[in-house]
Amino acid sequence: MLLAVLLGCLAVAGNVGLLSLAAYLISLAALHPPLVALSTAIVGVRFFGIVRALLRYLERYTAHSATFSLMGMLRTWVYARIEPLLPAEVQRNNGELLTLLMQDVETMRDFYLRLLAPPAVAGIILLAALRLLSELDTAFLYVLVTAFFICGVLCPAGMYYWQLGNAGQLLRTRASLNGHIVDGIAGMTELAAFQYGEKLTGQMISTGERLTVLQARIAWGQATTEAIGLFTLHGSVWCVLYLAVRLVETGQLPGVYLAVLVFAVQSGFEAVLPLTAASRYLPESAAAAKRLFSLPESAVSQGRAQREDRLNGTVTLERVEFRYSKDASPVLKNISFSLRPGRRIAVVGPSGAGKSSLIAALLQFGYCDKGCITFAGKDSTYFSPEAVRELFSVVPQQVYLFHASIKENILLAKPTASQSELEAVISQAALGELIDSLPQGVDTLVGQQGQALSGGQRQRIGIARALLKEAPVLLLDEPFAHLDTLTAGRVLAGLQEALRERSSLWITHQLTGLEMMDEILVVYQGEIVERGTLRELLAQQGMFWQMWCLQQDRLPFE
Ligand SMILES: Nc1ncnc2c1ncn2[C@@H]1O[C@H](COP(=O)(O)OP(=O)(O)OP(=O)(O)O)[C@@H](O)[C@H]1O
Repeated sequence: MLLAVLLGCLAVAGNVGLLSLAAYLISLAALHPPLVALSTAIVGVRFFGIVRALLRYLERYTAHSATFSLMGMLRTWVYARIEPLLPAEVQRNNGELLTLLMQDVETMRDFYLRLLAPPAVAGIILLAALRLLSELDTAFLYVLVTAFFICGVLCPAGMYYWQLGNAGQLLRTRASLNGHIVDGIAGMTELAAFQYGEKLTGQMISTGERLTVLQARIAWGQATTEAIGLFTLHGSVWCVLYLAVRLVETGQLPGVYLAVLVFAVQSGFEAVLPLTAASRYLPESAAAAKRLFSLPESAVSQGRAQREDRLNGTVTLERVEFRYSKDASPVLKNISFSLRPGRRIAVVGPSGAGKSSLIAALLQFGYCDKGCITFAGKDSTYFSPEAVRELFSVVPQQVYLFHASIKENILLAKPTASQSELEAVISQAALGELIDSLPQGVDTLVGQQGQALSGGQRQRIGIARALLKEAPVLLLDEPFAHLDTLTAGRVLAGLQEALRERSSLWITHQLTGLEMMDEILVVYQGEIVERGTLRELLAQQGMFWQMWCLQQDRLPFE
């Protein structure tokens, strides 16, 4: 950036040199001197003509290259900040995330390119101009300082305050429009089913109109301040001309320098005029920087560089309290249980009780302020989040499939898996029949987010993928939610075979197959309210028993 400032100053100096020498050459030529007297000026004009273009090119090249490498660093920083927070903080608003990653980072480009270097160049040129002109007459100083103050301070400040009121609104309106667009694409089925499309289109149009009004207001402010700047420039040129004529009349300045002075002053403004346009980006850049630099630092990313390759599947939670964001209230309280290799634990409880949050806590997608989670006896703070996540394989409630083939989606968990490993998990997830029925078999494309498949088929691909990962602990969130009883039975048999040596945590609403569990945890309002084997829980006749009776289609008082 420093080099860009230096080259910027040299480019402006080159411009001043070219125009001043050209003016000098024309004025001198008008006096019909011998050609030799013009030769130095002719060479000078040629020299500055070439050097000015070269310097401008080098200045642009250096400034852009410095900006793009700063942008690269900023993007990496933003991504590194967002990645460990997923999904707890960021998935709340995809549109906002899109704005953050695309628009806000792009806005910072203007900060680096237009707001860092140009004021430095303008300041240096002003000092140099004052130094030179003060030799001639102090009146020039008053004209120049006033003009530079109007063009370099008042106009940019006016533009800045005009923008200040609008920039925040502009970013928020853009973010909201992006949110509507993401909703429109991701929620296409619901839009069609509930005829909500028209309402969403209306919202998009009104947001778009608000955006246009804001942009027009910003353009008006820019045009006005730029017009004032140009008016000041030409006014000061006239003043300099007037003062220079008086110097020529009194013999203090040779006549050939009259035009030189005027052109030198005019070209010197090249450094100041862009400041007004640049200040337009200041509030927007400040708002973008505020959003970017206020990205919360992940609690799990601090001070955990350790990895351990041979972590076994023993996971212990002791009086854990978990929340999704720092300022939110805890969704899990006082949670304690231990998951040893080969052990199966089921988690049941009403909707919203905090069952899935247990998975989020284990994967460190939030903040565990109280209690501790240990892996193989060592506190979780000892490990990097990546090392912890390597320990687990997950079948989430909503399996996400990439727009690729079935095979590629399964191999995501282990790209180096052999054909026999692939076939084994396909069979354990009861996918064989489906794949055989497809003309392109495992190479069939699943469509955007797996749209070309049914919910149950997507879920079984998710199960196959999770089984392929050689992780000692498997976390299953409603693995049978989309499956019919027959298919669920086949998948359960496959899972039992695959999970002989691994530990597993099963979140489920269906209270069937619980006899194969070593322990059942009943979660209610973020706490474990009952625990034990199926037999023990039924004997307690508590909340689990009530749920059990309801699912058996019997009322508890029958
Ligand atoms: N990503 C998130 N960010 C913030 N809060 C969340 C997030 N996910 C869940 N919650 C909140 O945590 C609480 C527990 O939700 P959780 O998904 O763990 O319940 P659950 O028992 O799995 O429910 P269900 O059986 O309906 O899936 C809810 O109040 C929910 O609003």
